[in-house]
Amino acid sequence: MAKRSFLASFSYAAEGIGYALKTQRNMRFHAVAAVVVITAAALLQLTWQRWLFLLVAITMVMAAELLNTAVEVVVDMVSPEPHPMAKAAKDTAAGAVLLTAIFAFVVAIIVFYQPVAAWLGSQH
Ligand SMILES: Nc1ncnc2c1ncn2[C@@H]1O[C@H](COP(=O)(O)OP(=O)(O)OP(=O)(O)O)[C@@H](O)[C@H]1O
Repeated sequence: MAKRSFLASFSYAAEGIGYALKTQRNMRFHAVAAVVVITAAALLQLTWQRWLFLLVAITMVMAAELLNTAVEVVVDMVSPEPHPMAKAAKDTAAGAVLLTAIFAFVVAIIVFYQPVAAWLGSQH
């Protein structure tokens, strides 16, 4: 019984991720960016410490994007008409995504700078 409910929760969570991917262009953009970054990290054979920073950054962006989607859905449900509080809720949630995206961008520069420079150096 407990096992089934755990599996049910897991499948609902997967449905939520699927919903965000289907309906949110930003979520799709971040997912594609994550695949590109992970592929580059694998090709450059990054150290586990660099992998760790990348995975933390990717997870933060995706989680923020999912929570932003949840806020948008709830706001649209309870306040389909324009309202200053609906605006504040959506803008704040979008701000969380923006912060994590900036963090991820900075992490990507720090993590990739030296390995990419070394790889470019080895090509000459
Ligand atoms: N009910 C509302 N009342 C007041 N302002 C709103 C309301 N709905 C949206 N807005 C404003 O419009 C902006 C864009 O809202 P929208 O729902 O289109 O979200 P979005 O960030 O464009 O997400 P997406 O296009 O991915 O669904 C919000 O950030 C907010 O400033």
